[in-house]
Amino acid sequence: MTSSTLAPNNDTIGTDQVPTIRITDMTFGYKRSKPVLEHINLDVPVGQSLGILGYNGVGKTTLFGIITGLLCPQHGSAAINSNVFHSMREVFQLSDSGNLSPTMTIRENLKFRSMLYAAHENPHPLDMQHLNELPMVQAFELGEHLDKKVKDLSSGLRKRAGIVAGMLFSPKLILLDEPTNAVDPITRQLLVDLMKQLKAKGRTILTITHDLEYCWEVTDRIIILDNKHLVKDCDISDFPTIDAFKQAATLGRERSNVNFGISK
Ligand SMILES: Nc1ncnc2c1ncn2[C@@H]1O[C@H](COP(=O)(O)OP(=O)(O)OP(=O)(O)O)[C@@H](O)[C@H]1O
Repeated sequence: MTSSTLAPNNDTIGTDQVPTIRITDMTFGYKRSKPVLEHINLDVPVGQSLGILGYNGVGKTTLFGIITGLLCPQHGSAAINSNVFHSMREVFQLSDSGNLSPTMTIRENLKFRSMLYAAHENPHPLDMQHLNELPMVQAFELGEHLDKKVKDLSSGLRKRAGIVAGMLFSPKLILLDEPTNAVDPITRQLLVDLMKQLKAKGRTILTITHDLEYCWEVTDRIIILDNKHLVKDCDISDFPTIDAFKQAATLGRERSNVNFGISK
């Protein structure tokens, strides 16, 4: 975790605006000579739901890598506030793979995680005998799949399992990379409802997404990355309608009536 301690800067940030994440003048490239992101500045306050938008390949997943400390900025800094989140166990990141071991069953994955989250005062964070009865397992209808290997699950089920596995341990900072990708409409709605409830409970949620309806429903604020830079940073409440939001979110680059060269 790139968790250098962040002292809240009370000149600019009120006590209810403690940053959970602070990125300052950050530049990163996989090759030193070819930056993917340049001079990014971003503060995410406690309890905010932030949408991260931008075209394919612009560097959204890279930004998550920087935030979690997997990737190291070439210039500037990025840190999770260790005054707010005391351990990486309070952080949950959902990637496309669902963050589960593919060769283990869902049940084995949950058991393994439970061991990781065991603490002296709570040696058995999960009741492994009654997994079926857990509200999260029931809500995402995972009961009948618990003994299937993750590698044998469909991508949507894998995502459901990844969400449940992460959420069972009550993370405070939630990083989601395209959570509504490859899920059916019912699961999508479940996910939206879950995020709304977590937001209401004060969790900080960062979502990389191309799903503008999800943003409209779940996020308080969006940033847009474009051509290496953070080009837009606005509150969802700035937009009177979802159509106005969509227009802004696509940077006015809708493509309609395109000639694909299809012959009769
Ligand atoms: N491990 C890597 N090594 C080298 N280049 C990489 C690596 N990972 C990503 N890139 C490149 O960095 C750029 C940003 O990739 P990234 O995955 O962060 O984009 P993204 O905005 O998340 O894209 P998408 O919306 O398609 O998921 C792309 O040009 C990509 O090819």
